[in-house]
Amino acid sequence: MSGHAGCRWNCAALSIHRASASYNIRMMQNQNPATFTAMLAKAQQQNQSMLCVGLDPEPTRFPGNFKNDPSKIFDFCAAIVDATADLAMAFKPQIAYFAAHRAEDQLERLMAHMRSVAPQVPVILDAKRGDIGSTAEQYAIEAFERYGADAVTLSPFMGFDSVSPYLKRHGKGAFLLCRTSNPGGDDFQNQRLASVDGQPLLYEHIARLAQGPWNLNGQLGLVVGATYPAEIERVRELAPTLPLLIPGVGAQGGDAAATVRAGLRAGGSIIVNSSRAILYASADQDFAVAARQEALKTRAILQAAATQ
Ligand SMILES: O=C(O)c1cc(=O)[nH]c(=O)n1[C@@H]1O[C@H](COP(=O)(O)O)[C@@H](O)[C@H]1O
Repeated sequence: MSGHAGCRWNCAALSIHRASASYNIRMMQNQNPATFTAMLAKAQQQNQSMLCVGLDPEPTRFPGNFKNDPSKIFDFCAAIVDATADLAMAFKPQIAYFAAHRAEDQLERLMAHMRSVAPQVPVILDAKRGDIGSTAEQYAIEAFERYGADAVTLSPFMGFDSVSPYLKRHGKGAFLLCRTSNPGGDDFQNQRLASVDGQPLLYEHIARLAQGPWNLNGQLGLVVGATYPAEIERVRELAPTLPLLIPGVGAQGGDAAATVRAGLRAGGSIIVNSSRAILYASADQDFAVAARQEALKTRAILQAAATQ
Protein backbone atom coordinates (compact mmCIF):
# COMPACT_ATOMS: atom_id res chain seq x y z
CA MET A 1 0.00 0.00 0.00
CA SER A 2 1.36 3.43 -0.90
CA GLY A 3 1.98 5.94 1.91
CA HIS A 4 -0.90 8.00 0.61
CA ALA A 5 -3.36 5.12 0.61
CA GLY A 6 -2.14 4.09 4.08
CA CYS A 7 -2.81 7.58 5.33
CA ARG A 8 -6.30 7.46 3.79
CA TRP A 9 -7.12 4.27 5.70
CA ASN A 10 -5.66 5.60 8.94
CA CYS A 11 -7.45 8.92 8.53
CA ALA A 12 -10.75 7.14 7.81
CA ALA A 13 -10.31 4.94 10.90
CA LEU A 14 -9.47 8.00 12.98
CA SER A 15 -12.51 9.95 11.83
CA ILE A 16 -14.79 6.94 12.49
CA HIS A 17 -13.29 6.69 15.97
CA ARG A 18 -13.83 10.43 16.53
CA ALA A 19 -17.36 10.36 15.15
CA SER A 20 -18.28 7.45 17.40
CA ALA A 21 -16.72 9.16 20.47
CA SER A 22 -18.78 12.30 19.90
CA TYR A 23 -21.90 10.19 19.13
CA ASN A 24 -21.42 8.38 22.45
CA ILE A 25 -21.07 11.69 24.27
CA ARG A 26 -24.26 13.01 22.62
CA MET A 27 -26.16 9.84 23.51
CA MET A 28 -25.01 10.13 27.10
CA GLN A 29 -26.07 13.78 27.22
CA ASN A 30 -29.54 12.87 25.96
CA GLN A 31 -29.89 10.27 28.66
CA ASN A 32 -28.91 12.85 31.24
CA PRO A 33 -31.01 15.98 30.87
CA ALA A 34 -30.33 17.22 34.44
CA THR A 35 -29.03 20.75 34.86
CA PHE A 36 -25.45 21.30 35.94
CA THR A 37 -26.45 22.66 39.35
CA ALA A 38 -28.73 19.65 39.93
CA MET A 39 -25.88 17.30 39.02
CA LEU A 40 -23.56 19.13 41.43
CA ALA A 41 -26.03 18.81 44.30
CA LYS A 42 -26.52 15.13 43.58
CA ALA A 43 -22.79 14.38 43.37
CA GLN A 44 -22.14 16.30 46.59
CA GLN A 45 -24.80 14.26 48.36
CA GLN A 46 -23.90 10.90 46.83
CA ASN A 47 -20.12 11.16 47.29
CA GLN A 48 -20.35 13.27 50.47
CA SER A 49 -17.85 15.57 48.85
CA MET A 50 -16.97 19.15 47.99
CA LEU A 51 -13.78 18.05 46.26
CA CYS A 52 -13.11 18.64 42.57
CA VAL A 53 -10.36 16.44 41.17
CA GLY A 54 -8.40 18.51 38.67
CA LEU A 55 -6.98 16.67 35.65
CA ASP A 56 -3.83 18.55 34.59
CA PRO A 57 -1.73 15.76 33.02
CA GLU A 58 1.92 16.67 32.66
CA PRO A 59 3.92 13.77 31.07
CA THR A 60 7.22 14.87 32.65
CA ARG A 61 5.62 14.13 36.02
CA PHE A 62 4.07 10.80 35.06
CA PRO A 63 5.09 7.72 37.07
CA GLY A 64 7.12 4.66 36.02
CA ASN A 65 6.91 3.70 32.36
CA PHE A 66 4.32 6.45 31.59
CA LYS A 67 7.00 9.09 32.22
CA ASN A 68 7.59 11.55 29.35
CA ASP A 69 5.06 9.70 27.15
CA PRO A 70 2.19 11.95 25.97
CA SER A 71 0.43 8.93 24.45
CA LYS A 72 -0.24 7.82 28.07
CA ILE A 73 -2.26 10.92 28.99
CA PHE A 74 -5.55 9.03 28.74
CA ASP A 75 -4.27 6.03 30.71
CA PHE A 76 -2.87 8.24 33.45
CA CYS A 77 -6.03 10.34 33.81
CA ALA A 78 -8.35 7.34 33.56
CA ALA A 79 -6.49 5.67 36.44
CA ILE A 80 -6.96 8.83 38.55
CA VAL A 81 -10.67 8.99 37.63
CA ASP A 82 -11.14 5.32 38.53
CA ALA A 83 -9.39 5.87 41.87
CA THR A 84 -11.47 8.92 42.83
CA ALA A 85 -14.87 8.39 41.15
CA ASP A 86 -16.59 7.82 44.51
CA LEU A 87 -14.82 10.74 46.20
CA ALA A 88 -15.32 13.64 43.80
CA MET A 89 -18.05 16.24 43.54
CA ALA A 90 -16.68 17.17 40.08
CA PHE A 91 -13.83 16.50 37.69
CA LYS A 92 -12.03 19.40 36.01
CA PRO A 93 -9.84 18.57 33.01
CA GLN A 94 -7.67 21.56 31.99
CA ILE A 95 -7.72 21.67 28.20
CA ALA A 96 -4.22 23.16 27.74
CA TYR A 97 -2.59 20.02 29.15
CA PHE A 98 -4.20 18.01 26.36
CA ALA A 99 -3.90 20.51 23.51
CA ALA A 100 -0.20 21.15 24.26
CA HIS A 101 0.50 17.52 23.35
CA ARG A 102 -1.97 17.26 20.43
CA ALA A 103 -3.92 14.98 22.75
CA GLU A 104 -7.45 16.28 22.19
CA ASP A 105 -8.48 12.78 21.06
CA GLN A 106 -7.36 11.50 24.46
CA LEU A 107 -9.48 14.19 26.13
CA GLU A 108 -12.50 12.97 24.12
CA ARG A 109 -11.85 9.43 25.30
CA LEU A 110 -11.43 10.66 28.86
CA MET A 111 -14.77 12.50 28.75
CA ALA A 112 -16.47 9.28 27.61
CA HIS A 113 -14.62 7.33 30.30
CA MET A 114 -15.73 9.72 33.05
CA ARG A 115 -19.34 9.38 31.89
CA SER A 116 -19.12 5.64 31.97
CA VAL A 117 -17.38 5.10 35.35
CA ALA A 118 -18.73 8.17 37.17
CA PRO A 119 -22.01 9.22 35.52
CA GLN A 120 -23.03 10.96 38.74
CA VAL A 121 -20.01 13.31 38.75
CA PRO A 122 -20.29 16.48 36.61
CA VAL A 123 -17.34 17.49 34.44
CA ILE A 124 -16.15 21.10 34.30
CA LEU A 125 -14.02 21.76 31.24
CA ASP A 126 -11.40 24.29 32.31
CA ALA A 127 -10.93 26.25 29.08
CA LYS A 128 -11.06 29.87 30.32
CA ARG A 129 -12.55 30.97 27.01
CA GLY A 130 -13.62 34.55 26.28
CA ASP A 131 -14.19 36.03 22.81
CA ILE A 132 -16.77 37.84 20.69
CA GLY A 133 -20.18 36.15 20.34
CA SER A 134 -19.65 34.43 16.99
CA THR A 135 -16.38 32.87 18.17
CA ALA A 136 -17.89 32.08 21.58
CA GLU A 137 -20.57 30.04 19.74
CA GLN A 138 -17.75 27.85 18.39
CA TYR A 139 -16.13 27.50 21.81
CA ALA A 140 -19.55 26.49 23.22
CA ILE A 141 -19.85 23.79 20.55
CA GLU A 142 -16.35 22.61 21.43
CA ALA A 143 -17.07 22.41 25.18
CA PHE A 144 -20.61 21.06 25.17
CA GLU A 145 -20.88 19.06 21.94
CA ARG A 146 -17.37 17.94 21.07
CA TYR A 147 -16.34 17.19 24.64
CA GLY A 148 -19.81 16.85 26.24
CA ALA A 149 -18.80 18.92 29.28
CA ASP A 150 -21.41 19.89 31.87
CA ALA A 151 -19.80 23.27 32.54
CA VAL A 152 -16.95 25.43 31.34
CA THR A 153 -14.69 28.13 32.80
CA LEU A 154 -14.84 31.56 31.12
CA SER A 155 -13.09 34.89 31.32
CA PRO A 156 -15.68 37.70 31.59
CA PHE A 157 -13.16 40.30 30.38
CA MET A 158 -14.89 40.84 27.01
CA GLY A 159 -18.31 41.41 28.54
CA PHE A 160 -21.79 39.91 28.44
CA ASP A 161 -22.01 39.16 24.71
CA SER A 162 -18.92 36.96 25.09
CA VAL A 163 -20.66 34.95 27.84
CA SER A 164 -24.25 34.76 26.57
CA PRO A 165 -23.69 32.03 23.90
CA TYR A 166 -22.89 29.58 26.71
CA LEU A 167 -26.04 30.56 28.63
CA LYS A 168 -28.25 29.57 25.70
CA ARG A 169 -27.27 25.95 26.29
CA HIS A 170 -30.02 24.52 28.47
CA GLY A 171 -28.74 23.22 31.78
CA LYS A 172 -25.05 23.84 31.04
CA GLY A 173 -22.91 25.62 33.64
CA ALA A 174 -20.42 28.45 33.18
CA PHE A 175 -17.94 29.66 35.79
CA LEU A 176 -16.70 33.23 35.39
CA LEU A 177 -13.22 34.07 36.63
CA CYS A 178 -13.83 36.48 39.51
CA ARG A 179 -10.98 36.60 42.05
CA THR A 180 -8.40 34.14 40.78
CA SER A 181 -5.88 32.25 42.93
CA ASN A 182 -2.74 33.76 41.39
CA PRO A 183 -0.97 36.83 42.81
CA GLY A 184 -1.37 38.67 39.47
CA GLY A 185 -5.14 38.52 39.97
CA ASP A 186 -4.66 41.77 41.89
CA ASP A 187 -3.58 43.61 38.75
CA PHE A 188 -7.14 44.01 37.43
CA GLN A 189 -9.53 42.22 39.76
CA ASN A 190 -8.74 44.43 42.75
CA GLN A 191 -9.04 47.71 40.84
CA ARG A 192 -11.90 50.02 41.77
CA LEU A 193 -14.50 50.91 39.13
CA ALA A 194 -15.10 54.63 39.55
CA SER A 195 -17.85 54.53 36.92
CA VAL A 196 -20.05 51.99 38.73
CA ASP A 197 -22.38 52.75 41.66
CA GLY A 198 -20.57 52.38 44.98
CA GLN A 199 -17.21 52.14 43.18
CA PRO A 200 -16.82 48.39 43.72
CA LEU A 201 -13.66 46.45 43.05
CA LEU A 202 -13.75 44.75 39.65
CA TYR A 203 -14.15 41.27 41.16
CA GLU A 204 -17.05 42.53 43.30
CA HIS A 205 -18.75 43.88 40.18
CA ILE A 206 -18.32 40.53 38.40
CA ALA A 207 -19.86 38.74 41.40
CA ARG A 208 -22.90 41.07 41.40
CA LEU A 209 -23.45 40.69 37.66
CA ALA A 210 -23.20 36.91 37.87
CA GLN A 211 -25.63 36.68 40.77
CA GLY A 212 -28.05 39.09 39.07
CA PRO A 213 -28.59 40.24 35.49
CA TRP A 214 -26.14 37.92 33.72
CA ASN A 215 -27.50 34.69 35.19
CA LEU A 216 -30.02 34.04 32.42
CA ASN A 217 -30.17 30.24 32.66
CA GLY A 218 -29.56 30.01 36.43
CA GLN A 219 -26.37 28.03 35.81
CA LEU A 220 -23.65 30.65 36.34
CA GLY A 221 -20.94 30.20 38.93
CA LEU A 222 -17.78 32.05 39.91
CA VAL A 223 -14.11 31.12 40.23
CA VAL A 224 -12.48 32.34 43.42
CA GLY A 225 -9.01 31.32 44.63
CA ALA A 226 -8.56 29.37 47.88
CA THR A 227 -5.47 31.50 48.38
CA TYR A 228 -7.70 34.53 49.22
CA PRO A 229 -10.26 33.48 51.88
CA ALA A 230 -11.26 37.09 52.69
CA GLU A 231 -12.22 37.60 49.05
CA ILE A 232 -14.11 34.29 49.01
CA GLU A 233 -16.16 35.61 51.92
CA ARG A 234 -16.85 38.88 50.10
CA VAL A 235 -17.85 37.07 46.91
CA ARG A 236 -20.18 34.85 48.93
CA GLU A 237 -21.83 37.96 50.42
CA LEU A 238 -22.46 39.36 46.93
CA ALA A 239 -23.38 36.04 45.32
CA PRO A 240 -25.15 34.05 48.04
CA THR A 241 -26.56 31.29 45.84
CA LEU A 242 -23.97 30.78 43.11
CA PRO A 243 -21.73 27.71 43.03
CA LEU A 244 -18.14 28.77 43.68
CA LEU A 245 -15.34 26.86 41.97
CA ILE A 246 -12.38 27.30 44.30
CA PRO A 247 -8.94 26.16 43.08
CA GLY A 248 -5.77 26.73 45.08
CA VAL A 249 -5.70 24.09 47.83
CA GLY A 250 -2.87 21.56 47.65
CA ALA A 251 0.00 22.70 45.42
CA GLN A 252 -0.82 26.43 45.74
CA GLY A 253 -1.02 26.22 49.54
CA GLY A 254 -4.59 27.47 50.10
CA ASP A 255 -6.18 26.54 53.44
CA ALA A 256 -8.97 24.00 52.78
CA ALA A 257 -10.78 24.52 56.09
CA ALA A 258 -10.65 28.34 55.81
CA THR A 259 -12.02 28.01 52.29
CA VAL A 260 -15.07 26.11 53.55
CA ARG A 261 -15.69 28.60 56.35
CA ALA A 262 -15.48 31.51 53.92
CA GLY A 263 -17.47 30.08 51.04
CA LEU A 264 -19.98 27.45 52.10
CA ARG A 265 -23.50 28.68 52.90
CA ALA A 266 -26.92 27.04 52.91
CA GLY A 267 -28.00 27.31 49.27
CA GLY A 268 -24.51 28.25 48.07
CA SER A 269 -22.27 25.30 47.22
CA ILE A 270 -18.49 25.21 46.85
CA ILE A 271 -16.42 22.99 44.60
CA VAL A 272 -12.88 22.93 45.91
CA ASN A 273 -10.34 21.91 43.27
CA SER A 274 -7.01 20.21 43.81
CA SER A 275 -4.98 19.03 40.81
CA ARG A 276 -1.22 18.45 41.24
CA ALA A 277 -1.36 17.42 44.91
CA ILE A 278 -3.67 14.53 43.95
CA LEU A 279 -2.25 13.64 40.52
CA TYR A 280 1.37 13.51 41.62
CA ALA A 281 0.95 12.27 45.19
CA SER A 282 3.37 9.50 44.19
CA ALA A 283 5.86 9.29 41.31
CA ASP A 284 5.78 5.49 41.43
CA GLN A 285 3.52 2.72 40.16
CA ASP A 286 1.27 3.23 43.20
CA PHE A 287 0.27 6.69 41.93
CA ALA A 288 -3.45 5.89 41.73
CA VAL A 289 -3.54 4.52 45.28
CA ALA A 290 -1.63 7.59 46.50
CA ALA A 291 -4.00 9.87 44.57
CA ARG A 292 -6.95 8.21 46.29
CA GLN A 293 -5.33 8.69 49.72
CA GLU A 294 -4.73 12.38 49.00
CA ALA A 295 -8.30 12.83 47.72
CA LEU A 296 -9.67 11.06 50.80
CA LYS A 297 -7.60 13.33 53.05
CA THR A 298 -8.70 16.54 51.32
CA ARG A 299 -12.35 15.47 51.18
CA ALA A 300 -12.24 14.70 54.92
CA ILE A 301 -10.78 18.13 55.78
CA LEU A 302 -13.50 19.83 53.71
CA GLN A 303 -16.31 17.76 55.23
CA ALA A 304 -15.02 18.31 58.78
CA ALA A 305 -14.84 22.08 58.28
CA ALA A 306 -18.43 22.05 57.02
CA THR A 307 -19.72 20.57 60.25
CA GLN A 308 -17.77 22.83 62.62
O1 LIG B 1 -10.19 28.26 36.57
C1 LIG B 1 -9.42 27.54 37.22
O2 LIG B 1 -9.63 26.34 37.34
C2 LIG B 1 -8.32 28.17 37.96
C3 LIG B 1 -8.56 29.46 38.40
C4 LIG B 1 -7.68 30.05 39.32
O3 LIG B 1 -7.91 31.15 39.81
N1 LIG B 1 -6.58 29.35 39.70
C5 LIG B 1 -6.30 28.09 39.23
O4 LIG B 1 -5.29 27.52 39.66
N2 LIG B 1 -7.14 27.51 38.32
C6 LIG B 1 -6.84 26.18 37.75
O5 LIG B 1 -6.94 25.23 38.80
C7 LIG B 1 -5.90 24.24 38.72
C8 LIG B 1 -5.03 24.32 39.95
O6 LIG B 1 -4.10 23.30 39.97
P1 LIG B 1 -3.25 22.90 41.27
O7 LIG B 1 -2.58 24.15 41.75
O8 LIG B 1 -2.30 21.89 40.77
O9 LIG B 1 -4.21 22.35 42.29
C9 LIG B 1 -5.16 24.54 37.41
O10 LIG B 1 -5.79 23.76 36.40
C10 LIG B 1 -5.43 26.00 37.15
O11 LIG B 1 -5.45 26.31 35.77
